[in-house]
Amino acid sequence: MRRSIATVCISGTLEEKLESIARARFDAVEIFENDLIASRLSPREIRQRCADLGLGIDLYQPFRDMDGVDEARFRRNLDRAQRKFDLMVELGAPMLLVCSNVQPDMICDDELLASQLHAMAEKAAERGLRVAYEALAWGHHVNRYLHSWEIVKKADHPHLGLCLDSFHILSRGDDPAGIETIPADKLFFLQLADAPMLAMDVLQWSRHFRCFPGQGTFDLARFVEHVLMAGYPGPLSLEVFNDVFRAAPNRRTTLDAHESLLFLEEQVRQRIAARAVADPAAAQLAERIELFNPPAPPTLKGVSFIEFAVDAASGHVLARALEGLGFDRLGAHRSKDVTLYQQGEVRLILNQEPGSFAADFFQRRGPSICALGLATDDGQRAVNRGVAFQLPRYAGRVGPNETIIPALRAVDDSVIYFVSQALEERGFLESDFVIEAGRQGHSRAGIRQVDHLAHAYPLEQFDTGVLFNRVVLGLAPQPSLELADPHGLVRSCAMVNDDQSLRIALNVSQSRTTATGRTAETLQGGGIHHIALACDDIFACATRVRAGGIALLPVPDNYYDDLAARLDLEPGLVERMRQFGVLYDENADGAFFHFYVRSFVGSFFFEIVQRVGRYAGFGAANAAVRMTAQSAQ
Ligand SMILES: O=C(O)c1ccc(O)c(O)c1
Ligand SMILES: [Mg+2]
Repeated sequence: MRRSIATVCISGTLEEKLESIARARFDAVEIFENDLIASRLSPREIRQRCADLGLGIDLYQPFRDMDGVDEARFRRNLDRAQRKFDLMVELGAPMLLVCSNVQPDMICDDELLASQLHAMAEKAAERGLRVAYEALAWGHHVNRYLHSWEIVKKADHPHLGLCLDSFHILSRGDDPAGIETIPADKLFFLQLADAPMLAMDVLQWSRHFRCFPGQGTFDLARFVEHVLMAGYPGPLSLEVFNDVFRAAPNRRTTLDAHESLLFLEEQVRQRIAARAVADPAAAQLAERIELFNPPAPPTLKGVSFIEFAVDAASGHVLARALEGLGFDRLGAHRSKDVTLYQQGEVRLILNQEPGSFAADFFQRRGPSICALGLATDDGQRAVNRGVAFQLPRYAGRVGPNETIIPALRAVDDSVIYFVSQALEERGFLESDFVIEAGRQGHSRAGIRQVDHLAHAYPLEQFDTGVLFNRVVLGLAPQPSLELADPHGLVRSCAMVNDDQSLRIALNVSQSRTTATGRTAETLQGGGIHHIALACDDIFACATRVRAGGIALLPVPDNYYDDLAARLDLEPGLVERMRQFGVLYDENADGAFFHFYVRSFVGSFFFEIVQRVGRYAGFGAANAAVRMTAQSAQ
């Protein structure tokens, strides 16, 4: 499909925007009027610039408050429209977007609206241009797409059709299935935006919080399915108004935009294919239409290893702490200054090799997590999928006889290795490391596996992170939560795979002084800052960890008094929790026990958890108490 984007989506001057849009491989743009007015370039020069960049201009927008006005105003509007048509001819833009009138004093008469739009379309037709009418969700009289269709039908002019914008339709809760009742030759343009569910004024929601498909909660795949089934032949065009994107560097945003559109195409293709089984029209469409078809997402089977970038001093501190937590030092790398620790299925790698990727990572961020190994069915396919979405492949320096693991660069510049089952079975780590005799990674503190990870993002990278995890890792976002750090709010969105073997919480904060805000800043681009490890007996684990010389995060008595007041717990159990600083949560699915280790080095910390029953949360109810205790460390 032709892929287009409105210039309003991204930051910069019009010239900078066009440059980034072309680099991200879009086919075309919607020129937003304010971008043109503020540009040094004449409409002709803009046309030339787009042609040089290989970009089509599909739409010029918006034209406001045209319809439902008195005769005198209508004459002025028509005159204004003619000037814009002249401009569009210079610009080479074939279509003008007309938004439904938002003025409270407009005349709410469908016949009048239709006749005025007809007159406008007639003027457009004289220049070979077309007019697409869009129902804004906050339009005074016309604010639903079926109403805009009624008016366009009444106006009955071949140069007048509809612009459908997913935001205006889905924000009102309208069913997009009705789009299939509209004739294809009246569907002039399609604008796509996602958004998080927010209970707020729809205009503010639209102007500040739209995001790219896959970053919010709208069912855009279903929406586009209906539009394509209706026979819409035009481009898929993104139109996102977002405060963060307006301020962020436009290269990354534009790449995200393109990635989001490819991802949406993949989902739509699957929907049409599924529908084709019982619907011949869908089967025909599936034959005819070209939608992005990347390698399938990986089937993930949890964390294979976590790699830390350290220097000698921090490496020493971390190594002692890991031993205290019950990890075994399995051995050292054959040729590099890298050591491997294990407990249960958890493998941790400490990398202090000079001149390596990890050393570079350390220089910039201090002791931190520089790579994550994910266990998967087919690592090469996972990387090929990322590359198909234009994400950067990572090829590190590999020594003799070392295993090559397919890898991608993640949003924070760390590396994600995709470890195939086959590699895992061959003992890929054991072959790169000299395992010391008798070391088997005994579970000395009862730690079994990685339960979840949390990633701190700077504000302008959060949506990039959501998209990456969704597109590349196939993780599904859970509802966002707001957590109260003593220095500000932290928004947390957990993303999980189907069998919950990989859970990553994405954290972001407007405040620079929350732990999340500070971590995002220290790590210059964010990173994993929290590793939660699972055990089966929280008290046995806490006892052994404490005996190993590890300081546990103290939790105030008030917390336990409240816990005893709120929940029907055995007094003895509450006492034991108090003794170790174990926090507790429960719901209809089960219960959750967790304690935190005091930070010892770098920008990350460990948590130990025990899940009981089918509890699938993260103990968010305890986040404020925990973050307050951590801030006092
Ligand atoms: O917010 C607006 O005014 C506005 C303008 C043009 C659009 O296409 C739109 O969806 C919204
Ligand atoms: Mg729109």
